[in-house]
Amino acid sequence: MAGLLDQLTQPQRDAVTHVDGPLLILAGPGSGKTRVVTHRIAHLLEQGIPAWQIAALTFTNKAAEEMGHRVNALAPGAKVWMGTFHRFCAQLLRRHAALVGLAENYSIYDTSDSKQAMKHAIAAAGVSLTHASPEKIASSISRSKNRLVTPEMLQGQSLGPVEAIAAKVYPVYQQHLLTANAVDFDDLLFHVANLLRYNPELRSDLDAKFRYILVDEYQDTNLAQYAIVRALSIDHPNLAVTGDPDQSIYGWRGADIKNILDFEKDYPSVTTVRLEQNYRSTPNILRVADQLIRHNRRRKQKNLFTDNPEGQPVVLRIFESGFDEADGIADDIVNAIARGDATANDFAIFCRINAMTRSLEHALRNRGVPYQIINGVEFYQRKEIKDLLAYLHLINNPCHDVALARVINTPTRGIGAKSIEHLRSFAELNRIPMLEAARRASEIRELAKRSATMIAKFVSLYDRLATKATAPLEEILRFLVTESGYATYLENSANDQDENSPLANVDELITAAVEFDRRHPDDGSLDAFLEQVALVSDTDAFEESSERVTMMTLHASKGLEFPRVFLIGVEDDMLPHARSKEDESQVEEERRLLFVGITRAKEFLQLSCCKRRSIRGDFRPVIPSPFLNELPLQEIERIETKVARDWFNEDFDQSYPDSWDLPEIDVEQSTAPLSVAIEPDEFNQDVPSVELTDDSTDTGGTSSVQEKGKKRLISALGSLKTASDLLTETPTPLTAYREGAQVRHQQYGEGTIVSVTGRGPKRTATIRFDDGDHNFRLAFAKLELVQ
Ligand SMILES: Nc1ncnc2c1ncn2[C@@H]1O[C@H](COP(=O)(O)OP(=O)(O)OP(=O)(O)O)[C@@H](O)[C@H]1O
Ligand SMILES: [Mg+2]
Repeated sequence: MAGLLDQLTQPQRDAVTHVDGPLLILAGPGSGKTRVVTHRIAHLLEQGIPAWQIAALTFTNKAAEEMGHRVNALAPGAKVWMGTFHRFCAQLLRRHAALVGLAENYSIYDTSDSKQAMKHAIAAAGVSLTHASPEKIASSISRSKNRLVTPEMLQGQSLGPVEAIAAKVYPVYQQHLLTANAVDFDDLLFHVANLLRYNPELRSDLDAKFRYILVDEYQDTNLAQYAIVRALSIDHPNLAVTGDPDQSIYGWRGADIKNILDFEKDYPSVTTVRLEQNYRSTPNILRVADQLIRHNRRRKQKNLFTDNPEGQPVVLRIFESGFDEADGIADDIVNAIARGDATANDFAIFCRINAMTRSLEHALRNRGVPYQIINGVEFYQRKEIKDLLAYLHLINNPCHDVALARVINTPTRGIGAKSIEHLRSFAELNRIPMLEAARRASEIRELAKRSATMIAKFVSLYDRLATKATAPLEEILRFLVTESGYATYLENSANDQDENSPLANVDELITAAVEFDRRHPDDGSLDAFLEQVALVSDTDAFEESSERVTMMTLHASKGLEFPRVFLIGVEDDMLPHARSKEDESQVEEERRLLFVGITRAKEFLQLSCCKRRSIRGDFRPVIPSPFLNELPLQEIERIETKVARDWFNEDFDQSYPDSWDLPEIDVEQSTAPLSVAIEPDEFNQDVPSVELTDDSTDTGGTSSVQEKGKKRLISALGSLKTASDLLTETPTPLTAYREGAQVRHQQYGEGTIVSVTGRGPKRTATIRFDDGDHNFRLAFAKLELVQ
């Protein structure tokens, strides 16, 4: 026992040795909250509490895994339940699916599956999209679920315009999910919270089973998560939560800091422990963090001290451009490694959005520095992987309509989009899954005979695949790849030596399957594999021991620590993000996000911003983040050229513009190739965004271009092309269309511009063709200049 408590301070020890009754550990970053959780688990085990009575809930798989290692080191072999909220709920729901109208083999829709389902639900509900985009409807429904609001509860309520539309779609969307025997991410929490709410016996059984519940990062719980842990801690209120309100960064996903602030009210008998000593960072780093967070009005001041040595000052580096920033950081890393001061895995680079890592990747690659980007979801978004997973989903759950629609004609089998729509209508009419409709294809009068035959062939392929449903995963996958004709498609790309080739990706998936079979020799099932894939999160691909520089978003960095941290792009509109600025509480959340980033650093921290940055292909001036002005600049070491210094000082004096829109691409002036950032920005789903879907390669994604920018971008390009075209295409600048210029139009043939008026998207040309004059908005017209 002594060993366990040896390396703890007195307050940490108090928290660790607290056994029964509610416990709240409220403390700042790096003060050992997570350490207390792991030691407390070990202590509970030492007290003779059976492992199966303990559940530890985290927000990322990475955190759970990390916790697993630490507990295993303290108490080898203990089978304590550790995992994310979503995984916890997925498993509970598996056992009690029938209570919410699902079957045990239900599927978890990923974000893109949910989007598809939402699209059909919106169409089926027949609502107008004039006042609400699909994204807005989806996030309104998501908010409802996170607040445990059912479709029925919305009936008869007075709602805002978007909410009123969402309220019509919500029941249709839920019905779709139910018919497909599927849930979306929000449903995992929503269904379990409701299960517990409406089934008192089950609730008390589970309360008794999970007698000791621990939640790390409690400040990020939303109402549904709160309701779940609350329901499991009524008869046995042995709930221990740790949190730091200053690190709450998931407000946009419905997290509510109130949950932590109200904990003492919910559990009046609570023991509250405050930890004030930071073990992670140098005093220099802590002072910068503290100064920044003091600017949030809605918070309680905490004191944090450290006995760590002073270390070197925090650096603020101002670069001329984003490319200089990438080169500068990569050089610093290379030099430090060459001097023997550090190894690659000491370094982390954080950014606000994923797209920002590109120039850094390039710079590191050029210098031969190994790196990893923490964005585990990406692999599973690749076309071939999504295709094969969709087959697996359908094998596991024949009601999975989104999967069926994806694979029925992949690879091509002569079943066109129209035929698929006929199947869908028939399925909707008869309230049956689409696969069932496919079995009855001969009854669908609208289907051409040939299509019906092709569909029947697909059904028999499906039945062959389904015979493998209980085989080891590797076997299912290999059988699937050959039987479905996918192998041929892959052979066509076999010459491709690229490590991202479809073939290499499929190999990687098979490797994952082999690994899964190996790890789950007894309980391995298709179900469990698909669940694991669906719940894969950002930080999963992270390997701590590897000798690599880590790049990740600020959100993904939560809970982690690194000796040396570079935080890039501390610029206005980026951090705080342009979309957060309308609302002071969102600006405070952005400030907390920066606070989280700063407090990951142990010894060295560099914040950087630059004068100009290439944003979506346009090289334009940017402004330093107003947050920089809130730091103790007098004790920060500034590294900058003179030009950069003048610019930096000047921009601080200048008042910020009224409109916080992202700077738009000036289509008229810009001669640079227009490009579109096509990474999904998974952190702000609420926001208008451009969606580019390239059907042939499925490299589509969602960019963070704002609505206005989007219109101009699209108009500049005339029409949406494939994503790869968009990345390379150089549109003719509108200014090239001058009076007297010869142009060609698809319909009217060749003509001459006789006059041009207006600016930007309104720029209009009158063109004289053989059959007379026609007016065109240049941005929209499909014109070509004739040289
Ligand atoms: N009493 C202690 N003695 C030595 N090291 C400690 C002690 N307490 C914590 N640490 C170390 O300090 C670092 C920060 O601890 P931990 O990650 O548990 O903090 P945290 O409060 O969870 O931080 P965050 O809020 O960022 O999640 C870890 O490396 C941990 O091992
Ligand atoms: Mg922690």
